[in-house]
Amino acid sequence: MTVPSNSPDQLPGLGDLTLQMIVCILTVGWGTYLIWLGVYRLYIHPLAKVPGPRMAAVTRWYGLYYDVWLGGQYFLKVEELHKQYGPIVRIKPNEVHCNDPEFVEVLFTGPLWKRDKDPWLPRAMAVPLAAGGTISHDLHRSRRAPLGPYFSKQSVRKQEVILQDTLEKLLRRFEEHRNTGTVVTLSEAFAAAAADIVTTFSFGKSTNSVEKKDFNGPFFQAIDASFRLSHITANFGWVRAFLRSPPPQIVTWITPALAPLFELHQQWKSQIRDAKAPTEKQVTTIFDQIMWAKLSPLEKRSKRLHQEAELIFLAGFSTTAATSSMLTFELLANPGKMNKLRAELLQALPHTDSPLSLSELEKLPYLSAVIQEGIRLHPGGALRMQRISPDKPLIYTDPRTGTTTTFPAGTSISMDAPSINKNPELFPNPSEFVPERWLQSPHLSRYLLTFSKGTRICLGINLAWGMLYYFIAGVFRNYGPPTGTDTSFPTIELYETERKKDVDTVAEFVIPVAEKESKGIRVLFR
Ligand code: HEM
Repeated sequence: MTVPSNSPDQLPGLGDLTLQMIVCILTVGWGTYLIWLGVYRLYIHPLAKVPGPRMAAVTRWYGLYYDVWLGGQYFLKVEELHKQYGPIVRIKPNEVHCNDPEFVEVLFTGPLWKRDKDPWLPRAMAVPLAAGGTISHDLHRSRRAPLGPYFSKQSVRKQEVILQDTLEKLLRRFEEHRNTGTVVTLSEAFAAAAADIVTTFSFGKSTNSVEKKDFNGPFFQAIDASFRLSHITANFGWVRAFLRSPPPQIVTWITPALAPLFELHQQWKSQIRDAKAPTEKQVTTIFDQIMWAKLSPLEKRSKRLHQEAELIFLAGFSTTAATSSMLTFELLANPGKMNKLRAELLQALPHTDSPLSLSELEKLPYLSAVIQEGIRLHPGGALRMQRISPDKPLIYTDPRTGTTTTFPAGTSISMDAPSINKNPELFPNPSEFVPERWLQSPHLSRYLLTFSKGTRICLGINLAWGMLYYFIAGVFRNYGPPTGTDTSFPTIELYETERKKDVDTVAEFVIPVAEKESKGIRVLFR
């Protein structure tokens, strides 16, 4: 019996398909999926009605173009988009950016409301096991709990001698430069001092960067350069895996400046081993703190403790150095304000060689206002901070139109310090350095996003404030503006440093970055 030509038995099997046919079927299938995804994101997605460019709603490649291809430029584009679309803009298929300060307390809340983190930052910094890289609200709470008391205000006060010793060394180095007439790159000097303080405070051992000939400058430059990879590593996991794969010996052979980082890793390795052995200790570290906590053995594994240390180290010095050096620039660029600060410092603390104390410094109103204005104008972290309410929708009401938008649970909503801190309604002439605004309106600090807010507020905020008090008071108690004829006190002045080239942020790579040609904020002591 013959089989009819259209019988199912004669239909071609998969094995009969040619390569061209397979490629064609896959292309059509993939194309159809992409078209469906685009249509879904534009018209059906819960954020479909949130204003913003259609390309940003359809694909994350829109933002990627600005951040990866153009290099840390999406923050400028987002600023422009707000001018066009208003206080909320859909900047990625599942991310809405908000620049309304009244929303700060809704998004960055206390422990009563859950806030997950978007995977963006953990991927960018490659530390998903550290508290600061933890996505889930509950897991973050348990990881952060043992570290909170270690970084409390009382704990910083108890270890204030670390600040005193480091400042003394830093001022000694400034004197050496004064005697030789050599230029100091302030961002590197402050990075060295902050790194020494953070490592002594957290791991009981200093990197001794302040005492190194060049303030360990090449190391800090190499770390800053690694921040420039943050958008790439956040978006392409394989790059991160690739960069992490070579052994430290090969990495230091390619980039010798990174050697101190691997020395720190070795130190952490043995300290973690020590922390796991219950012996008498002279110095406690963050590792002991974690080992003593009621956490599961999985939470105490070495790899996690390593990442915790790495994040604390990386988060602690670039940020503090950026704010301290830019704040010093503002004072040097505004001699009237510098003199006012010096007058307050010299009246309260006339003996320039006596050690400083936080309890005294915090009582000085103008110094406190200067620092507050410094962290407003120059937040050391320029990143977009995403928060996700995993279980409840969040409601936003536009104050200008009264329009209400409901963001469903799971929406990633971001805000950032540079845009909130420069809100012109809260801070008139927002780009100007006006410490006096804090004397008149101290309550405005509730809007400042420099250290983030709520459950995920910067862990090192008390130490950061301590360092800023010490660095600024230490420098300006000892050095005044050049006066020409009066040689009764040593002076500090800017050296080939311009606001546009060396201070203004032109790119965001988690930290704020100045023009490529910049050699940093440089000063001469005389
Ligand atoms: C001026 C200096 C500093 C600034 C502007 C700053 C800023 C910030 C910001 C904005 C965040 C939140 C990031 C996010 O939400 O994704 C953060 C988190 C964090 N910071 Fe800082 N920081 C500074 C100094 C420090 C210091 C000195 C340390 C440690 C010694 C530190 C350790 C951390 C850690 C561990 C986190 C993660 C906290 C968590 O998620 O629970 N920071 N910081």
